[in-house]
Parts: sequence; structure tokens; C-alpha cells
Amino acid sequence: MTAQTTTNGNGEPSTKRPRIEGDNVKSHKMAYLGPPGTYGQMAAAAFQSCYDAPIELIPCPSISAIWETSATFHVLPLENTIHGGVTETLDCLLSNLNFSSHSSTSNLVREKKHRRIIADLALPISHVLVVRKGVKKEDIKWIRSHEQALGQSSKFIKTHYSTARLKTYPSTAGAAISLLNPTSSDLEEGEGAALCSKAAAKLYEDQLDVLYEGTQGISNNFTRFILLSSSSAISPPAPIRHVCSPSQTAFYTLPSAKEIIPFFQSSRIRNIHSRPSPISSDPIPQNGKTTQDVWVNREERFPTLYLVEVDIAIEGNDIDQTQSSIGEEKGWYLGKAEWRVTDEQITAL
Ligand SMILES: O=C(O)C(=O)C[C@]1(C(=O)O)C=C[C@@H](O)C=C1
Repeated sequence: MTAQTTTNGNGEPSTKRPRIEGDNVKSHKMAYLGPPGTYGQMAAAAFQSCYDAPIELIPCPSISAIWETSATFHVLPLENTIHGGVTETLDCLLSNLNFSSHSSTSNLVREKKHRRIIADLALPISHVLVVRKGVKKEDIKWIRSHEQALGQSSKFIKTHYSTARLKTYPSTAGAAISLLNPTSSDLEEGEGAALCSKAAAKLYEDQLDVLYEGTQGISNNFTRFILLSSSSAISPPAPIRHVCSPSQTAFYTLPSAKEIIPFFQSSRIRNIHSRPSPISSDPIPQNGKTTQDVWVNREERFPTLYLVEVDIAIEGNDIDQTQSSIGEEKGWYLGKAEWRVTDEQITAL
């Protein structure tokens, strides 16, 4: 997107938001994890159903590709009941901390910094094990899926396919489709299976057989998806069919563990996700020491970034304001889940 300089009637710079390429496009874009049949697509459809404004769903080949895409909205899986935080999403959100603040940064970098979490939903997740038509249970030598689906089904896999090779794929539906176009190494390894949604299996029912349903083992398995809105681009429309979250939470990305407690002293921390910080090329200061073992702090050798979620719906409390302004200033604030798609809305889709 390219911002253009605008001027008012007096030739002075306009105070209005500059015109951005795409302003004339009628529909807003919502990027999600494709191809058709992913859980990400279901989440995107649920968020989309809350708006009256035209919103075009844009399938992306991976979670990182969603993050790299310039769109008004981004739909990302955040955490799962069984397998916990979605690492690729956490790495994307935390990468906001590493962006350079120099003015030479690209529009996309600036846009990523201005993305804010605005809503969430909990999608019920139930996987099926699919094979190419005619393949027998006992012939399966490998199982392919998104890392999350493999993790959520680990008990099932251990019980039924303890020797199967596990192959990760950027999405569950993509893994199912890959069975229809096996690579030469797939063929060398023998017959394979994929874990995907029932919806994906249905899309290819003439080519795929479902061997098991519910490989995650429990019925109350959910993945929480978040919706981000790019406030720096086209002004996002407002949702019209939604419920304000009864338990509103704000998200912050923090560069070290020591920031957590002082920053959130009087608020209720709901969740802390941590991920290794990308390796820096800067040499670690040795402070003149020459011995082999110079590390004192854990963070020296295990640099870690944190995504912290805190309660903001505490009555008579202005923590939100204070934290938000410090967070904004330091580039830590990532927005708040102010509204939610209800379970009833999701079921009705
Ligand atoms: O692969 C998909 O279908 C996705 O939408 C991704 C994803 C995830 O990243 O957690 C979403 C929900 C399920 O937990 C499994 C996979």
C-alpha cells in the first residue's frame, strides 16, 4: 500500500488520513489460513458474519503468510485446549517487538506495528483421520497434518500408530489435499493418512475415506482464534452482530520476564505465553571475563519474549489507560479482545 501526501484547500498538509491505495476498493480483506476446509476458514467466516460491510476472505498458505499479508483484518489461531499456544502465531505477534522504529521501514512493517487484536472466538475442534480411497488402516506408515492437530491427537497416534512417521504441514486441509498428490518420498514411505476437519474430508469425499472421527479424544476441545484489525490502513468497519466480551482482556508483548510483574502489578494476569527470542547477531557482552562459563542470567543464553494477557474488566479501575499508554509508548500494546463471536453464532453457521 502506498500512502499519498494530501493537502487541504490552503495547500497545507491535510489533517485527514492520507489516501491509501485500495481506498476505492469496496470490500475489506480478511486474511486467514487456507485452503478451504481449514478451521481458520470457519473462524474467518464466523468473524465475517458479524459485519454488514462487504468483507472478502483471503486464504493464505501458512500462518506466517497471513501475518505477511496486507489486509484490513487478520484471523489467527492463538491457543488450544489440549496442545496450548500456537507457536507460529505467537512468533508472528512477538515479531512486532523486533521491528525497527526507523522511519525507513516499509509500509507493511508500519502496518504490522499498528495491528490490534479486537475480538476472539472459541471454535470447537474435532479431527478426522483420512486416507486416499481404498487405503487400509493397517497400511498407514505416516500421518501428516498441522503441528497442532498432530499434537492434539498424540494419544490417538500413540495408541493406534505408534510407529507412524509424523509429518507437519502448514494446515490440516492442505495435509488432506496432499494425499491426493503424493510426492515421490511419500510414495517411497508407503501409504499415508492426514488429520483434518470433517468439512475438509467432505470437500474431497469422492477421493478420501474417513477412517476415524474425533482423534483428539475429548469432545470439549477448542481453538481460540483472534481477529486483528489494521488501524493504519483503510478505516475498518464496525461489527454489528457481536457480543461485548464479558471478560475483556488486553494483550501485551514484553521483551523480558522482569517486565512482567511491575507492569501488571494491580491487574489480573490471565495467561502468559513465552517463545524464544530470535537469535541476535550481536555478541553477548563478556564483561572482560575469559572463562568458558560467563553466563549469570538465564536470559543471557535463553532470551525469551512474552505475550501476556490481562483482565481489563475490573470495575472502577483505570489500569487499562495507564498500561495502554505505557504499552503504546514502548510498542508493547497489542490491543484488546473487546467483542466475541458467541458459541450460538458459531453453531448457526
Ligand atoms: O490447519 C488448520 O485447519 C488451522 O486452521 C490451523 C489450526 C491451528 O493452528 O491450531 C487451527 C485449529 C486446529 O487447532 C488445528 C490447526
